[in-house]
Amino acid sequence: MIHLEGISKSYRIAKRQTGLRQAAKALFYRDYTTINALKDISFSINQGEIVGYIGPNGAGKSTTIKIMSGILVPDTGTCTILGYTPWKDRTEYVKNIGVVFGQRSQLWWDVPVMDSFELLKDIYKVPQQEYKPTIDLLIETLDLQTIVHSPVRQLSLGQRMRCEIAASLIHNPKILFLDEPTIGLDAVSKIAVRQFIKTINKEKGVTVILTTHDMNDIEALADRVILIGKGSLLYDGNLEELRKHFGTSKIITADYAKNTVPFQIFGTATLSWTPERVVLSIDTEKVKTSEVITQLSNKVELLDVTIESQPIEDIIVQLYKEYQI
Ligand SMILES: Nc1ncnc2c1ncn2[C@@H]1O[C@H](COP(=O)(O)OP(=O)(O)OP(=O)(O)O)[C@@H](O)[C@H]1O
Repeated sequence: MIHLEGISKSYRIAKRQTGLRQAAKALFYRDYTTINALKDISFSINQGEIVGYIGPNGAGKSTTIKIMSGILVPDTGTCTILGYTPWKDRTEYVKNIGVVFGQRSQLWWDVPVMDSFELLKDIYKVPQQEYKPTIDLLIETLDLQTIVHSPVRQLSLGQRMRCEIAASLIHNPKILFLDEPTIGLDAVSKIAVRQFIKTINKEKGVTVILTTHDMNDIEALADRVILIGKGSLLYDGNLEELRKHFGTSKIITADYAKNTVPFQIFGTATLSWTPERVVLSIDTEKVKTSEVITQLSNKVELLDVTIESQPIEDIIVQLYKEYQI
């Protein structure tokens, strides 16, 4: 459905020097630097997938989304989505995609949200009989009843984001590109947005490509992650594999009858300790979790034990360090 092969993109930007003399010089002579935002990126995405596209700031995520949505033209490489080349067949292609840039609005600032929806309906030439059930469903599931008659400028960020997502789906696209859809949202709105993305993926088969810095988004939504850093693709695979390969530690919390003597257990690092509770990080390459529990029970009278996998957030930070990005 989505196929990128050898995509590279660089930006040429004018160097700006400080000082009057340098500014005067710049009138006649400009010095440029090239930023290689994407280097030889290739991947394919099948229909119905939810893919988390992740990487640190400046990695090239937005640039990729812009190329895939036809806003930017790459320097080299091919990108075929639903049989289209996004930047060449833009008019026909955009009928099939929805795009949400968390930082930017596609809604008209001063008009009521509902009027923006109507305008988008006309732009995308959505027949009234198709528009009505779609918009009713979007208003209901995204809980927009009380806000669609307000202008966008009066909405909170969370309210606007829900409207943005609705706006991107008015024409029933097959693919949805979401660039930081939960940025700045409170916990309740984040969960609502995630739930909605899951629903449209399951019930309507919409393919979702999502960039985010929030690893909870990834855990809640994506089976597959594509990791990029400094413009290069570093990892493409399923979240469980990522955990298996890179997440070599587990977190164990043990409650025990009062014990005032701190203790050490081989292959673990103590994250916190009190006379009644210890939290250990276990290096599972050095010692088995069961072995740690046995050792614990030899040292203290155990009351309760919980074991958690290493948070995905930590694994990602570890990967960033490993790849030096
Ligand atoms: N219009 C532009 N002109 C010049 N350089 C740009 C432009 N857009 C992006 N860049 C540069 O290209 C690189 C990749 O930027 P991009 O916005 O794709 O990263 P990102 O992964 O989306 O980052 P973030 O997580 O911070 O949003 C960065 O070094 C950025 O400064």
